[in-house]
Amino acid sequence: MVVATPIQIEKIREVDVPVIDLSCKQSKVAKLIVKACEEYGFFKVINHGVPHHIIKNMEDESFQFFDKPLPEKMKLVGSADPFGYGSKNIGLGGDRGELEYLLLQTNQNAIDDTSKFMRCRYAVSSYVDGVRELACELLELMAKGLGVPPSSFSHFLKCFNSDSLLRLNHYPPVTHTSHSSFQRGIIGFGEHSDPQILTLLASNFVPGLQISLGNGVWVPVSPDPLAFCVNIGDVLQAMTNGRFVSVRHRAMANSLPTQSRLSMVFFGAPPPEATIVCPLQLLKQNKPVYRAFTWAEYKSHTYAHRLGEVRLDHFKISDDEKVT
Ligand SMILES: C=C1C[C@]23C[C@@]1(O)CC[C@H]2[C@@]12CC[C@H](O)[C@@](C)(C(=O)O1)[C@H]2[C@@H]3C(=O)O
Ligand SMILES: O=C(O)CCC(=O)C(=O)O
Ligand SMILES: [Fe+2]
Repeated sequence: MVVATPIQIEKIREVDVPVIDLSCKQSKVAKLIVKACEEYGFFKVINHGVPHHIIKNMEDESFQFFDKPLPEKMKLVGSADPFGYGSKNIGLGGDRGELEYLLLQTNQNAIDDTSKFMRCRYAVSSYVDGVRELACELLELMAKGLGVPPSSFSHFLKCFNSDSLLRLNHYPPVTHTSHSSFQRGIIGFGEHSDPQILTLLASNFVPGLQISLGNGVWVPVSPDPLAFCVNIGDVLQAMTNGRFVSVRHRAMANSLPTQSRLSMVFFGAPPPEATIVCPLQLLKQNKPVYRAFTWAEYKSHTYAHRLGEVRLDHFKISDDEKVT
């Protein structure tokens, strides 16, 4: 018997995503962040303290890199495997997008090694230092709002061998001549959740990012070069026993005729050997939803699967396994 798969109708909904002002009182901010993480798994932060010149410098260096001829980019950083330069291929499993990118590891040795493409590697290391510090501050506010020890989540990012990444995505204009005409809503970077703990994304003024509310409803996120977009990754969903949601998101292709879109994305991750478990304070009467796993295990599962996979399902404890 052939079973027809239901066609999902997509809807775009204009929703005001939470914007959190970090200059407000800490206890109030912590509550607002927890609410945003539970409702959306996503929020924007303003007055975040990362100096504007550091963000601008990273943006300028990124554009200069992407402006280089292809052979030069390849010669400088090599082809993404997964680190390095990639164009249109995302990951190693056949996913495609309307972008080119540079994926970098962020530990100091890796920065020294792979940021040869930058006139000054100082741009990368000061950007990474700034966003890592902000990510730790946000994770500590989340811990405060949840009533767990302050460093429950942030300590992973502070380890010398934290597996955090920096991804620079460049979306050149995709015009109707370069794509079949009348095709609406060309995808630039397909629907997915981020596997790590926390993602901080800065972009220029060109729109593209959308977050999912489920059931085919997508919310466009207006670009704001003064803000960071923050989203919960799979590991933080697991560490909060499913209380925070690892939001599914995507980027639409850039439809502006003359301007390029740039996103600079920091993925805060644990070290490979770290074990991912939920702090006891969050379990109380609730049974654990996910089994304990290491980041290395989660990563190898991630890389063996396609972009749009719901990876955490594989780590769920089934009802018969749950201890009563
Ligand atoms: C298709 C893939 C690309 C990806 C690894 C994966 O197998 C599935 C997850 C993808 C993703 C999404 C978020 C980040 O951009 C990324 C670097 C990550 O950690 O997981 C990418 C991976 C990638 O492009 O290498
Ligand atoms: O470029 C964007 O807006 C989204 C990119 C993204 O989701 C990613 O790099 O994981
Ligand atoms: Fe993402």
